[in-house]
Amino acid sequence: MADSAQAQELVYLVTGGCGFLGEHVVRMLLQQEPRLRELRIFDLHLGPWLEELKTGPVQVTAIQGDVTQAHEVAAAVAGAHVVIHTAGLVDVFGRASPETIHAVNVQGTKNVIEACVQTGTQFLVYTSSMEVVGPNIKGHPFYRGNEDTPYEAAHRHPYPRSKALAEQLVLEANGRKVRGGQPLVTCALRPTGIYGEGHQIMRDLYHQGLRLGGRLFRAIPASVEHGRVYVGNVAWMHVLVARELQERAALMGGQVYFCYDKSPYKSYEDFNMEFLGPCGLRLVGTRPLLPYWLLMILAVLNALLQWLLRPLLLYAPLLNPYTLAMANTTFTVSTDKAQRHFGYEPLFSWEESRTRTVRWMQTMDSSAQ
Ligand SMILES: NC(=O)C1=CN([C@@H]2O[C@H](COP(=O)(O)OP(=O)(O)OC[C@H]3O[C@@H](n4cnc5c(N)ncnc54)[C@H](O)[C@@H]3O)[C@@H](O)[C@H]2O)C=CC1
Ligand SMILES: CC(C)[C@@H](O)CC[C@@H](C)[C@H]1CC[C@H]2[C@@H]3[C@H](O)CC4=CC(=O)CC[C@]4(C)[C@H]3CC[C@]12C
Repeated sequence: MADSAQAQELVYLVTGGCGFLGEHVVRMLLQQEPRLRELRIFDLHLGPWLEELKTGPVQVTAIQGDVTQAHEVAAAVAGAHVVIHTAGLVDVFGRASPETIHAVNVQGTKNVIEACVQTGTQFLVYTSSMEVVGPNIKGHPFYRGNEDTPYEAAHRHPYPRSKALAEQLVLEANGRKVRGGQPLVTCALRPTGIYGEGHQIMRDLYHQGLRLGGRLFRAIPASVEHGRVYVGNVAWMHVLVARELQERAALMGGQVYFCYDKSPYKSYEDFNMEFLGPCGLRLVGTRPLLPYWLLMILAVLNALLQWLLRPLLLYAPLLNPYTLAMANTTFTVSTDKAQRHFGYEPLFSWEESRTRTVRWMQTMDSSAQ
């Protein structure tokens, strides 16, 4: 817990606070924000771990609610100084309908913005995504790009479309007068692929490897680089932005910031092996074992099977046309905008990020035995 002579007078709200990123943001706030008086955690699904947080000096208020319900959002936001909006449907596997993704990610964000305006909350940090930019439907690479790099952000998939619409709403809301007459100050963070303790895809890949006798089979060329960022550093950037937004509104209001760290640029599969390897898995093949066109046929068959089986069960494998195209397109960022605007430096080095993630994987490994 943070300990400081600073007065504890601020109320923060974290939407999606029980998610993979949200939990890390909640814990980071309790460790790094000394001015916290109350921390509200708003989520559709509250985690049992929240109970352990209620013994500290900060009042932790768990609120079970749905961002698509405006009245529930307004009740949670009322009285908060800062809202960190991470809640969202992160679905590129066809689990939810496009309508549901839009309702949660776009309408939910609208509800958060309107709640800030109606109740007088002045500061809103939105968890956007690299996907707002790309990779685009044409598979154009984005190599060491920054927030100003020209790129044709063209999306068909419901998830990136919803993130792009929501981010636009947040940025456009910057400067709106909130109740009491003060201006709303907003900004959006665009993390690249987040990894770390609690990453569900890493869990799925680990269990898939166990089922295949400790092997995973390369599907993506090692030359394709995908930006990845440690969840602890994403959480840290959220805490820092929320603090500095209050001091540097003129500079930071209405801005977007890529969120990344010193994690190495590698293919999605090679990067995952940094954590799966120490857990006994190995990646078979120095190059894809199947040609791209055959992988795409398999991906389309997966999508067809998902559609056929939907009335009976949810079939949502990692391989589908969208994920294959994503994984096959280089997307890496390199920027100092966050450092220049609010002094962001990763809190965790690559070595620490790797060690913490491996340690988590190995605890999962022991429980899987
Ligand atoms: N996982 C990643 O690699 C990246 C994620 N992001 C963004 O970060 C945010 C968090 O993502 P993750 O932690 O990975 O996802 P997650 O699925 O682990 O967490 C999302 C949280 O939002 C909650 N939620 C979903 N629908 C809700 C609703 N209608 N009302 C209230 N709460 C609701 C869920 O219960 C969950 O706790 C999302 O906005 C996502 O778009 C951005 C870049 C990369
Ligand atoms: C089956 C193989 C082709 C395998 O390599 C597929 C990997 C695939 C599941 C991932 C490749 C790229 C990932 C996405 C990327 O990290 C950007 C993201 C940003 C977000 O906001 C949410 C998650 C994701 C879409 C992420 C999802 C998993 C991948 C598509």
